[in-house]
Amino acid sequence: MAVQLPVAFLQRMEAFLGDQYDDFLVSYDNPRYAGIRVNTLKIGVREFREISPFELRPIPWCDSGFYVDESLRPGKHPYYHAGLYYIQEPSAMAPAEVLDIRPGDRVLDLCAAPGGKSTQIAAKLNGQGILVTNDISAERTKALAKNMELYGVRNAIVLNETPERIARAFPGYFNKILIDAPCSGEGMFRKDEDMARQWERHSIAKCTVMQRDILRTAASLLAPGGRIVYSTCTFAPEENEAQIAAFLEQNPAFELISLPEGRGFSPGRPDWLAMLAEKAQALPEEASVSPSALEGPEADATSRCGRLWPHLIEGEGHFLAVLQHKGETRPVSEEPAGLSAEGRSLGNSPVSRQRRGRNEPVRHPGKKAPNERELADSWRAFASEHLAAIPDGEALWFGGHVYISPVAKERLDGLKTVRPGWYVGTVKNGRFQPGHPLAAALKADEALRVLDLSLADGEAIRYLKGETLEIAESRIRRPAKIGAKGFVLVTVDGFSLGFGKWLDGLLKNEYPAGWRWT
Ligand SMILES: C[S@@+](CC[C@H](N)C(=O)[O-])C[C@H]1O[C@@H](n2cnc3c(N)ncnc32)[C@H](O)[C@@H]1O
Repeated sequence: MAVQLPVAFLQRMEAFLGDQYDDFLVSYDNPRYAGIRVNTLKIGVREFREISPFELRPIPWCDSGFYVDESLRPGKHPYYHAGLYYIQEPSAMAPAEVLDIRPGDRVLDLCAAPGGKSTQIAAKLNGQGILVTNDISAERTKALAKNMELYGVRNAIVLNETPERIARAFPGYFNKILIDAPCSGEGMFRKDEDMARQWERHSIAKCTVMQRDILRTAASLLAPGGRIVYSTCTFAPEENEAQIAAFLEQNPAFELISLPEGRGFSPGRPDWLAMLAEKAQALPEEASVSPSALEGPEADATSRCGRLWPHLIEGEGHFLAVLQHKGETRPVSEEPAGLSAEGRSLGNSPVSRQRRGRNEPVRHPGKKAPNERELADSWRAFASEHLAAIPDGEALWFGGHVYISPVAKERLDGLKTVRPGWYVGTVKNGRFQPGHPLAAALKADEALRVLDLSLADGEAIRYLKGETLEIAESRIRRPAKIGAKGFVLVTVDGFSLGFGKWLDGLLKNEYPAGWRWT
C-alpha cells in the first residue's frame, strides 16, 4: 500500500465496515482521481467541452465536473489562468451541488478556504444574489480571495471571522449555508498523506466540538425555510451522523432531505451510531451528543445523509447532510438593524465614519480617503472611457481601494473583512487605476479595447509571464472613433486574462506579478 495508514484508524474502519473492509482497503492501492470543474461564470459546459485541451469524463454528481488525467498538468494552461476551470478533487464537488443554489440566493460559505466550493456556489449564483465566504484562518483567506478574483466573482464578500461574530452581523440573513467543516480528514488519506500523519493531532474528539459549535451558530444565521449543507471529508460517524442526529434533536424545526439517487451517494450509517452508543464515552462530553441522539428517531433519519466511498466511486471519502428548515420563507431586510438612510450611503458620511469596522482604518491609516463624489467620479470616468457600460452596483471606498459590494457597507462594520466585494481598482492622485479582479471578471464584449491572443503562437504565455508585447495598433479591437491608447482587456481565445496598457505599438503588461506564469 502506497499510503501509511494509522493502525488505530484501520482498526476502527474494520469494526465499522465489516465485510466491506477488504474492498475499502484495496482502494488505497488505486491512484487518486483528479478533477476539474468548468467555471460557468466564464464559459458554458458544452462550449468548454468543445475547446478543452484535456480529455474529459463526466463526474456523476456534478454536471460541470470532469475527471482529467493529472499528468497533463491542468494548472499549467492559459485557460487555467483565464479562470475557465477550477482544479478540484471530484468528491469535493458534491456538497455545493446539493445546496441547490439558485441565482439571487443569499449564501454563506462558513469554512470556505481555499474556495473550491465557493467558486462553485458563485458560478451557480451567476452574478445574482450574495455570497459571503469566510474562513477563520487569516492565512487561508488569502488563497480564498485570490480564487474569488481569478474565477471572476463579482458578488462575493470575503471574511476572516468566527461564525459567532458573523451571526451577530447577519442574524437569520442567509437562505443557503454551506458548512464544509474542519474534520479529521480520514477521507483524504489517499490524496494527501499529510492528513494521515496528522490524524492523531486532528483528533476526532477535538473536531466534534468545533463541528457542534459551527452547526449551532449556522442555525442562527439561516432564514426560515432555508437550507444548510453540512459536509466533511472524514468517515468517523462521531463527526458525521452523530453531529447531525444531535443537531436534529436540538433543532426540531429542521428535517433531513434525502440525496438525489443515481449519483453515487451511499446512505448514511445510523447503525454506526448504535455501535457508538454501545461504547461508553464514544463521544467527548463537550460535544453534547446525548445518548438519546445516537438511538432515537433523529439517529434513524441519518440514513438520509450521503457518503461517498473510495471503494465504490471514483473519488475520495466524503460525508454530506442536507438540513432543511421547515419554516416558510419570507423576504429578509437588506438593511442592517437600526440603520438610517443616511447611514446607508457610502463614503464619508458621519454615520459611516463612526460605524467603520476595525479593519478599515487599520489597513491604510495614512491614506486620505477621497470623498464619495471624487470616488464615484473617477470610477465612472474610467468606466465610460474603457467599458461598454458601467457595471451595476454602488462603488465603495474601503482600505484604500474601490469595490462594488453586494451589501450595505455598514453590514460589515466590526467584521474582519478581507474583500467587501468586487475589487475594481484604486484612486491615485485623482486618477482611477483599475485592478486585476476587474479585468478577470469582464467578458470581452464588456471592454471597449480588446486584444485577443492566441494559444498557438505563444503570445498568451508571454503575456502571462509578464512580458511587454509589441502590438500593432490594428490589433486592438475597438469601436470606430475610439483610439487604441489606454487600458486594453487582454484575452486568450476570447476569455479575459488581465489588463495591458497600450501606447505607440507597445502593450505594457498589467498582469499581477504574484500571478505570473513561472
Ligand atoms: C475542509 S476545509 C474547507 C475547504 C473549502 N470548503 C474548499 O472547498 O476549498 C475547512 C476549513 O475550515 C476552516 N475552519 C476551521 N474552524 C473554523 C471555524 N470555527 N469557523 C470557520 N472556519 C473554520 C479551516 O481554516 C479550513 O480552511
